[in-house]
Amino acid sequence: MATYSRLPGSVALITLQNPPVNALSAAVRQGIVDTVQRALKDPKVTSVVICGQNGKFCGGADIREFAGPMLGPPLVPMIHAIEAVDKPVAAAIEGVALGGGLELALGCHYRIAHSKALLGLPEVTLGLLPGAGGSQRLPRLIGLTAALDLITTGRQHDSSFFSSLHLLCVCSQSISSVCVSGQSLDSRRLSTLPCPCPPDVDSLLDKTMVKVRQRSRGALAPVACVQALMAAASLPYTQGMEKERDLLTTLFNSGQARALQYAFFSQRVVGKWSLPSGASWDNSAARTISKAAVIGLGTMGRGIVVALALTGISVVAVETQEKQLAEASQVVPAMLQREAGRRSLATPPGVISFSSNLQDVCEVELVIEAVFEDMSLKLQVFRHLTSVCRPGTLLCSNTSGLDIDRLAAVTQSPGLVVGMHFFAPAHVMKLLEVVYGPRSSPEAVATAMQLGKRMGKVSVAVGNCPGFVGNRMLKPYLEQANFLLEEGATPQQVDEVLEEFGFPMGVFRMSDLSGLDVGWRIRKEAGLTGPGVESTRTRQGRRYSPLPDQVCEAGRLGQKTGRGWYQYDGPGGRVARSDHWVNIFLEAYRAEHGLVARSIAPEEILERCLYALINEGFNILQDAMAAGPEDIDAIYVFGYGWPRHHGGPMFHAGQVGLGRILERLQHHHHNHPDVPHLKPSTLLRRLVAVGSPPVQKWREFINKERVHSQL
Ligand SMILES: CCC/C=C/C(=O)SCCNC(=O)CCNC(=O)[C@H](O)C(C)(C)COP(=O)([O-])OP(=O)([O-])OC[C@H]1O[C@@H](n2cnc3c(N)ncnc32)[C@H](O)[C@@H]1OP(=O)([O-])[O-]
Repeated sequence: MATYSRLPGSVALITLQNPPVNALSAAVRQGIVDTVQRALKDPKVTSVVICGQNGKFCGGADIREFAGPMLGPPLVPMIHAIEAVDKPVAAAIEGVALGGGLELALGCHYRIAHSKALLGLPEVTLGLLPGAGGSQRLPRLIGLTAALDLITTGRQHDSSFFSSLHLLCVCSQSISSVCVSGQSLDSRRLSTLPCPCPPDVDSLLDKTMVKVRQRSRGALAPVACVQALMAAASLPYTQGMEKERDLLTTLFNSGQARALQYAFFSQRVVGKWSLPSGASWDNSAARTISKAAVIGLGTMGRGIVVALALTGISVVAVETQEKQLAEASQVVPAMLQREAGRRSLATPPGVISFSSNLQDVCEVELVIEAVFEDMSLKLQVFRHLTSVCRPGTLLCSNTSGLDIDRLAAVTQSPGLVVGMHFFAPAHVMKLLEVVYGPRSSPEAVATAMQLGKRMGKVSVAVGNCPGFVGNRMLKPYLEQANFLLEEGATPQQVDEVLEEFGFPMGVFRMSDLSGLDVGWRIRKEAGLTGPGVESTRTRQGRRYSPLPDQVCEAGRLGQKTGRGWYQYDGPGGRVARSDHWVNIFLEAYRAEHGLVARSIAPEEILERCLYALINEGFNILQDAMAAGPEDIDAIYVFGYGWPRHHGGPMFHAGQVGLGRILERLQHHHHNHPDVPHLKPSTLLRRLVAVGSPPVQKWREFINKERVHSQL
């Protein structure tokens, strides 16, 4: 709702009230319409100020309402009516003015903001465009070039940035005094102004269109944003608004908008974690960490040190190999400085001290082990840590899939052991899997989750199983990609299909980037390959493709060696080019194994890679290794490049239709009975049997099924 009060004198104050961010719900819109009317009717009122309760102007349209029928006064005419009134109206912005909130402010005649306020039009990130007049008013105020950048990226800035663009009349530490009466409003109505455009406007629009298409890979909203701004540049306001409305309607009805809005909420749902034990975010206290240590300064360890230091935590960085230590003590401070500069940090970075002595971690509150991915080495480190650290120190491992419980078992306080699985580069990537073992205490999980949040990560609590959630699902995906090569596809064909779907990189390009030896080593440890293992296509009772092992055996480890599934300009090269060697190699491999290459349709490539991955997601939910589909989807969006406009693998399954996913998995499993990952999961079957409820209902369904032992 919105409240009305008269300040001493002649100013009416309208306050938006809808905690926590004063989103423009139907009740708030109705409140604004009513209170503006009241101010207009009151002869003693000469000017109006709109502000938001609790130091937040407005977080935009109420995203929760998008799923239902439109109720209450619509936003566009409401804002238009405010702009048209003949008493001056000012928006007094504290906290945030985002999306519809900023569009409301653009309909006011004056905008003043607190210097710390954050403003922007992030609709594009929700699959929409600023469809409450924002796409037409903003460029008229700040010019087409700046508006294109803001609207197509959804970037948010503080008020000093917007002051420099003349969006704000005043930007100060205090917004208590607003004096706006007595001036002509003609030039303050943005809809009446021309849109300032650069001389090469067509070329600007064309270049921006090319850029957003490249950047957004199949996402509709950025393209629609450019189209709306083209209209602002070339059409009168009323026609521009018609274009804005048509584009918005198309976006609203697209699956992409639903997927992006789901992704917005899933990012928040995962913060409200819960464990099968009943411990959860609201009943478990976290410790605040100010001193931490990182053991092992390879690529991951260095990134973790920087991520911790960026939050103001003092870090002891330990590496026992002198050469590696010397290199890290040069590289890490430079990384920190660069990243701190890029983020214009408010908190000064924490102090980093380098050491080759594990003993030096004795004073810290939390340790993150990031040594080589080898269980015996990690066990040795944990045994050592538990003897040198103060009692009560949290011991975390950055393992990407090893058993947390085995690590916990060699310590004096298994309850204080959790996994903190970062993604490379650890100071940049948003995802953190917080892995709880059967003995991890709620306090340890809460602390790791909160620490992740402080580092700006999306932290997701996951259970302790091989590969945890992300890598466990990646396995069947990679496996299918290899099988497709055996059957006749090329790495480029598979990658193109996945990139067309929206992944920034197909599976083979991604493997070349990460290094093919990582998986090779894991397969060797699992006894799947290596000396003494017979070179057959069935291993440990299931179909196995030795293709990636053979590529590694040929010395092709990916980008770092300049050759992998593709060829590069040299070791460390970035541009992947197809390699004739790979085609010859694949032909020889097929001939050796009596395989006849067939032409494989893009649909089959997509289905087999994605549905195998999704199927494993259902198994993970069934095994209670993730609390809900949102957790899996957040992991894939923030850690594995899953296109956000497809919501995440589990959301995508719902959009495709669970019945269809089941039917296709059955079909592919029938054709490949020796591939257990294609066997539809029990949970998927159960969901289809009860009529394929929407993804938001799965959590409840799974819990009920578990109670009745159906899973
Ligand atoms: C019609 C076409 C034109 C207009 C389109 C638009 O305006 S589109 C909109 C354009 N606007 C945007 O895209 C802005 C989206 N919002 C944000 O970016 C951030 O929430 C923030 C920066 C406003 C506050 O960050 P923070 O870290 O302080 O807090 P937090 O993020 O944890 O959120 C707290 C709670 O508020 C909830 N909630 C938040 N916003 C909305 C909303 N608009 N609606 C509903 N709910 C919303 C959020 O779900 C959470 O709920 P929970 O989990 O407690 O039940």
